[in-house]
Amino acid sequence: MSFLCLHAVDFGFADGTPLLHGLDLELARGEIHCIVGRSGCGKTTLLRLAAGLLQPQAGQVSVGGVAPEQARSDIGFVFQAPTLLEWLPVLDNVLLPVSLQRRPGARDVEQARQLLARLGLGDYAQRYPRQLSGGQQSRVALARALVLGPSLLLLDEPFAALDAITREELQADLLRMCRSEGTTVLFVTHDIAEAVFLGDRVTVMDAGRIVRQLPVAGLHDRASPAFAAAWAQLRQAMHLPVGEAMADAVAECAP
Ligand SMILES: Nc1ncnc2c1ncn2[C@@H]1O[C@H](COP(=O)(O)OP(=O)(O)OP(=O)(O)O)[C@@H](O)[C@H]1O
Repeated sequence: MSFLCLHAVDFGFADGTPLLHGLDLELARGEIHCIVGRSGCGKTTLLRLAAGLLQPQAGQVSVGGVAPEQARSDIGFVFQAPTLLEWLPVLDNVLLPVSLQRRPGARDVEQARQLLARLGLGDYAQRYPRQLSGGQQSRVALARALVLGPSLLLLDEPFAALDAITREELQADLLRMCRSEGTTVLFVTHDIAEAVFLGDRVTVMDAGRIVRQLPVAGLHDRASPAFAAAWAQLRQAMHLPVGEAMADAVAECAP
């Protein structure tokens, strides 16, 4: 059975303009699923529906068989900007989701420290956000989203503001941590290579609809022909140029 399920979802904002139309999306438990699409096509809105922050006008959304509002404590969210609280040290920022529910105990602190250590920030627990680089702040935001051990992690272009090297490091960190915990991930990005690297499947959206889904599991070698072919197929689905030689190669291999 699917873990995250959006079935026949219609959604439009209060101004009346319809945005999502009959959208169906299913993620198996433990699947890492990436969404790509042009600016304004509805990716963030889809994430907010999956989180229960917006309600569909028609259709159903469920997380582990219940409405997302009922699963809220089992859902982690990472936004494009790290949104850390400047006046709290790193450790307290990571513990924030716990503090909003109850007073953090020794086990919570240990869990937060372990997450920071796994993300290479073991020595930064008592620093303040302004004393960290952009990449380090993004790692803190990721640790914060993982501190309650969520079953579902929703990420909205979390690494978009980072340089290419830091972004690749964080992609590898995310993949390792979510695989080891069996976390189900819905990841929105503009970066097609990021989607191919991270995803088991990639969905392409256009104007509120799903126009293509591509299985990309196991494509982690960015220099491999299979990676390039998946990248090119996704670019084509987004009506972006891929170069003649690549277009010919894709036409030969594509089902
Ligand atoms: N609160 C709102 N009220 C009205 N319209 C909105 C609201 N939020 C978003 N929209 C509109 O809905 C459309 C989809 O927005 P959404 O943020 O889901 O797009 P997106 O695909 O995530 O874009 P981007 O890649 O630029 O982040 C856009 O046209 C946007 O202007």
